[in-house]
Amino acid sequence: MTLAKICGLKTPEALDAALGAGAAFVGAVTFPRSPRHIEPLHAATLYERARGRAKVVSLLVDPDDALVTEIALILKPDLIQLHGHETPERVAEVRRLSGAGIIKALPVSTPADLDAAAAYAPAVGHLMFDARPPEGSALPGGVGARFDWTMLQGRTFDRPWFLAGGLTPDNVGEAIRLTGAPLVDVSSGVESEPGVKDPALIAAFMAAVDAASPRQGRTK
Ligand SMILES: O=C(O)c1ccccc1N[C@@H]1O[C@H](COP(=O)(O)O)[C@@H](O)[C@H]1O
Repeated sequence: MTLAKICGLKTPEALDAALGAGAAFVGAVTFPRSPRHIEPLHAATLYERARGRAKVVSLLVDPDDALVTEIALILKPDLIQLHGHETPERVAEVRRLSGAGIIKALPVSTPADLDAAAAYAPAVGHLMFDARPPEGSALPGGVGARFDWTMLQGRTFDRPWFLAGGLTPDNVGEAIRLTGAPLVDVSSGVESEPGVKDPALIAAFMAAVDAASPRQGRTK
């Protein structure tokens, strides 16, 4: 069964929609250039409602030690998603500093990009394959870009991995069937405008994930 992460949740309504629809992971983006940016203290208050219902993920981009420490102390995330240029050594440092599990997002535009996973696997609990953003993009992710999912066919990795990038309620079923992704992640694909989550799109996305990946032992 494929599990889903809904990322960039910054209002009670959006977070409740994700939790109510069965998201296994919910993500707080702390990156000022993002339309989904949320400050650590605000995230800590908002995500209290997620405790025990879903894994709380803090998305950071090339964070320094001060931000990692602030996030660890204030938000106390289950996982930190590193979505920048972090090296395997830096990833290991962030894991030690925060005590959180790590999701390392890797940009993909060619099959060779998938080979980078081997260097990161020892330092992380999860990998993430996200479309490399277009040249000159203001954001390293969250722009609705997708990559050729067939690159993942037949590939295996030493860690559980998320498929991300350009997923929507309309295409996530195809993405799961094509790749066998154990985990999927969406940000812009469930929004009515940048940074504004649409509860109906969140519900539709989760329903599509569920339909494409029957639960073990479910009769229908
Ligand atoms: O969502 C953001 O604003 C964001 C900012 C900086 C780095 C990553 C970001 N989002 C992550 O990018 C992928 C793909 O997003 P999308 O579904 O294509 O919009 C996903 O993992 C988001 O969590």
